[in-house]
Amino acid sequence: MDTPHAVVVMGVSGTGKTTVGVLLAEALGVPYADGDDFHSAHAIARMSAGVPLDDADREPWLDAVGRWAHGRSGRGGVISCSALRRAHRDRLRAAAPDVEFLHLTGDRALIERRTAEREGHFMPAALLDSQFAALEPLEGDEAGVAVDVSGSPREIAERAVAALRRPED
Ligand SMILES: Nc1ncnc2c1ncn2[C@@H]1O[C@H](COP(=O)(O)OP(=O)(O)OP(=O)(O)O)[C@@H](O)[C@H]1O
Ligand SMILES: O=C(O)[C@H](O)[C@@H](O)[C@H](O)[C@H](O)CO
Repeated sequence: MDTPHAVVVMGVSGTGKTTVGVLLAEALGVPYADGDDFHSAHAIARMSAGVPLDDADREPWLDAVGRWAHGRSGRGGVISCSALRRAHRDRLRAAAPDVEFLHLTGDRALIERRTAEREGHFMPAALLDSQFAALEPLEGDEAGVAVDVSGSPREIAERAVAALRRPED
């Protein structure tokens, strides 16, 4: 198996973590989990009301995501989780040291457009400013790759598979 560990699809709201994550899991032949399903009702209510999460809100959520990732160690899995800050990713790595990150990056206007056009999701487009303000891209010592979100979801998933399966350096 190419990725016998959890892959966390990270990025700001609206980058396509869920959309691409599902396709990536299919391509890798591993289970998918949506990190949003691990939020408390309180956290969902805050975001729905247009209140950005703070790290106290995020800690129990990150711990739940980390437990899922730990459970996929040696077997593989894909989970969507914004993991905006280095500290968030360090918390996930503490739970699942072999975790790898796929950062979906892209033009802000494109992400804003996609978020604005989305229907039926709790996350308001108005929170995008706070998402970009919190975002800290992957650093050189972090296991992971960044893929641009231009193109179709399937094209992005294919690029992600290629990037994750890169030949050993
Ligand atoms: N490559 C793409 N091309 C066109 N539309 C896309 C693409 N990727 C995602 N979308 C659309 O953009 C919106 C946001 O996608 P999605 O919900 O997967 O993002 P997300 O990062 O999981 O968001 P959140 O973090 O808020 O849950 C959805 O309406 C989705 O259908
Ligand atoms: O602040 C954050 O870390 C993010 O907003 C996450 O909490 C959300 O899960 C997601 O991005 C919206 O669905």
